[in-house]
Amino acid sequence: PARKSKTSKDSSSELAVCHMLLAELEAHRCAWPFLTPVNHKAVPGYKKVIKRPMDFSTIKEKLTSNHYLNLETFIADINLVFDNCKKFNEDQSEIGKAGYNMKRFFNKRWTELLQ
Ligand SMILES: Oc1ccc2c(c1)N[C@H](O)CC2
Repeated sequence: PARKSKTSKDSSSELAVCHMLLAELEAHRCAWPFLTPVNHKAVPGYKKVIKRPMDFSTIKEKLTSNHYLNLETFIADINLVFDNCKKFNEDQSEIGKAGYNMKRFFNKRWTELLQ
C-alpha cells in the first residue's frame, strides 16, 4: 500500500509528543549536565572538540519556534546531546554515566510513544 502522506493532525500530535518527551528529559534526575549550553569559555577544549554543541534548553527554544521540520530532526538534536557527552566525557565519569542513563531513557520513551 502507498505510504499515506502525513496530515497536519499527525504532525501536530507528533509536536505535542516532542514537548512531552522533552519535559520528561528535563525532569530526569540525570538531566543536570544537559539542561543549558556548556560554557565553552570555562571548559578547556570543549569548543575545539565539540563541533555542534546542543542542550535541552536550546532544543526547547527550537521546538517552540517551529524550527524542527519533522520528528527526525528533533530526535537528531536530542541524540546530538548524548553523542557530544560520550565524546567529551569518560564512560565511567559522573557526566558520562548520566549521559548513558539519559540516552537509554530517551530511547525507551520515544519508542513507547512514537512507534
Ligand atoms: O569536568 C567537566 C567540566 C565541565 C564539563 C564536563 C566535564 N563535561 C561536559 O560534557 C561539559 C562540561
